[in-house]
Amino acid sequence: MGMRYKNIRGDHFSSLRLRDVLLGMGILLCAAVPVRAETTGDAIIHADDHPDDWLTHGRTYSEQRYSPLKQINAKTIGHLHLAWHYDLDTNRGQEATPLIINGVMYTTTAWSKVKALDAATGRLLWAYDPKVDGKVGVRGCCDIVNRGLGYWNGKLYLATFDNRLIALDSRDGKVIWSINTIPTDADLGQQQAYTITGAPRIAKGRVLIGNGGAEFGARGFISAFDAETGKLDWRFFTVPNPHNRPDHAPSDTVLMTRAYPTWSPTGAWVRQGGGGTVWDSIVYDPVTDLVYFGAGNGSPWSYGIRSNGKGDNLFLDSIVAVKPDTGEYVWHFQETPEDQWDYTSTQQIMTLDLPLDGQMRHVIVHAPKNGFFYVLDAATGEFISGKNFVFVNWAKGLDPKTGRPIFNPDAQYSVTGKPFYVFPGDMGGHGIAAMSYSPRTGLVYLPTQQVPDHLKGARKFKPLPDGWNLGLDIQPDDKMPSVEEQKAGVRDLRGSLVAWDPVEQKARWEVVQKGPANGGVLSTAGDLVFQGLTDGTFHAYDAHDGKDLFSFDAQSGIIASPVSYRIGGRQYVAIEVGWGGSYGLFATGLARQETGSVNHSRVLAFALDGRDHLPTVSDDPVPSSPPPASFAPRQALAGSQQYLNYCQYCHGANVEWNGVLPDLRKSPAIQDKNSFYAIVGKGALSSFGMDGFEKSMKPDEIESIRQFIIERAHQTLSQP
Ligand SMILES: O=C(O)c1cc(C(=O)O)c2c(n1)C(=O)C(=O)c1cc(C(=O)O)[nH]c1-2
Ligand SMILES: [Ca+2]
Repeated sequence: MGMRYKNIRGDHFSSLRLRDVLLGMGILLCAAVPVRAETTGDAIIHADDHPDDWLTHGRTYSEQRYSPLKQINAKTIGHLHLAWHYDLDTNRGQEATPLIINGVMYTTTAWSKVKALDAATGRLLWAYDPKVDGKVGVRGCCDIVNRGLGYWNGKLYLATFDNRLIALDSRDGKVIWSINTIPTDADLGQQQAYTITGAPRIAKGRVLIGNGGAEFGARGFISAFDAETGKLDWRFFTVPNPHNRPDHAPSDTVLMTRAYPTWSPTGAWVRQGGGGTVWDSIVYDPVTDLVYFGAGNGSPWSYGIRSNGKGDNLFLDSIVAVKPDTGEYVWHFQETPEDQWDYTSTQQIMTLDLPLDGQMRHVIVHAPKNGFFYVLDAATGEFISGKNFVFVNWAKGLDPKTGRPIFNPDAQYSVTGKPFYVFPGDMGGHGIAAMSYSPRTGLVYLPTQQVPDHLKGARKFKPLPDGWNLGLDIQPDDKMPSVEEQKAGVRDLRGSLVAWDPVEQKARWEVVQKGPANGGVLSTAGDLVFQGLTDGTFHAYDAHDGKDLFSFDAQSGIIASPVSYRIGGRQYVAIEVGWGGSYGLFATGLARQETGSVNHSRVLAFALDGRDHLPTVSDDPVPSSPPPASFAPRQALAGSQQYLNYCQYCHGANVEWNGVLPDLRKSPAIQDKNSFYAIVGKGALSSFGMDGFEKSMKPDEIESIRQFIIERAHQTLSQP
């Protein structure tokens, strides 16, 4: 009949496939019945009609990360092998969830680069590099990662580390439009604080994206742009305007009437943005026609400094629901009032239909950093239940009616003035690793971790222009922790995969893993749960009991989340490999002595009877050049303070190698004062992500860092 329809790629194709589908359903009674062209939105809503694809970040709008494919299952798993691998050209943390559309894998890498691969073979079809200026590398809290793309009617949407939102033609990667997502004329705290690591989500023709920066001095917001033109549709700020004046945004009324009174008008937030960055989870729910997003921690962290220890500080650490068309506020639920622990609520938001008290309810399930698993009514935000899924000591529990935490007063270190060893720490009981829900088992597969934090509030707060601004007392120890102390710290580190029953609010089983910061989870109709780990292995667990059915040596820590898809009747499971992210960069020795992770970045795809092998890699490519024999101990102590202020979050605590960035102790640059200054002061390596700190530190302060590194080289490289 010559009619053409739009498929989910947005290009036209013959009516053949639709006819088959409709015939199969007994619908095509008369060939002349006009059929509505299928849009990406419809396809995502009916994602189970497209089991071969992975159309949006969490596969469906519910972000359950469950694949209905089952060729790979407990019976066939013995035949699962590597089908192909693709080496990435950035050796930094890889966190993206690939999209799979009509046999093509679209994924992103560190430095916000895009790769389009033949998803059956791993062959590169096209690549796009937004050429993010390396200088901005030092502005990110947690590595220069990117979590993936959005897709809508033939276009891909990339959010870059330097805050651009770019629409690409999915056929060839050509730029269609590109815009800056940070308004230069808004009240934002510190404009230079912003970066983007998250994946855009697209609903009803609008691209939704937030940003990070609350460790530096940002005011959080989420924006919605027209998918066709890139024009701003609306922007919702998550914390009040510092002057309590309108931003001319849909957030104005609720911020001015309800949120502003929960902040002290004279706290440091007025200059430091307040935080609440929307750096990861954004979900559109077609059932309620609402957009939910998670807001992050306070800026600065110290509640005593940020808000004079007063008020709940809305909407920090909250889930907020708004209307997709206008950004109009609908409801919010604050998980962590009075935040001083970096307890972001940005972790993955998932919607489910759960049998609760004899009726099906459409709910949100959420496992934020604060360690509690929440079940909320998706339409109203009403608190249904909450239970801690890891050990917590900042709260004694949740109020059973309201869900508000019952605080442990000792945990309020920024108010008491006394240090506190808090569980969970700032990594959270659950971090960036995706969780997954299998409707077949009714369980949420949740990657949990324990990395406690020793927090001490600062007495005075003086923000550093290029450093982290937390309001914490981070003083150098005049002695490094003893081996015993280090061991005790390591004993408190934990990571596990928990199968959580969201109805009963309890763990059904748990697989204890070697350490924290493991990758995200995929569950499948083959009753398997796939997960990559910090120790560089990739696993398939039995969805019923956690039995480890498959293990593969991926040669580098995995922090990303797997996907599954099908091409020509063959099911694949794919994962990005590449050690890094916040824990990878910072934890160094602690993380690595258990795992030995070094960054080798790749995409891996597995299938039954796969025939690929990884090449052998060497794990210490940096030649060891002996550091100079002398250093100035007093200067070295001063240097350790500068190192804590400016260097540790990327180069690692205690200057031990993190397996990602160059090992400073072995760097030729520490041999010579001038070479070191050229890099650390003037930014000779800025194109690699290492900007110069000349504006933040005086030459002798920079030299003191060099002395400190030399001291650490002597102390640690000589150890066996
Ligand atoms: O407050 C923020 O703005 C912000 C941003 C980001 C980010 O954009 O990656 C992270 C965090 N916070 C954070 O607290 C955190 O633990 C974290 C881990 C990671 C990561 O990618 O491994 N990013 C971030
Ligand atoms: Ca944060």
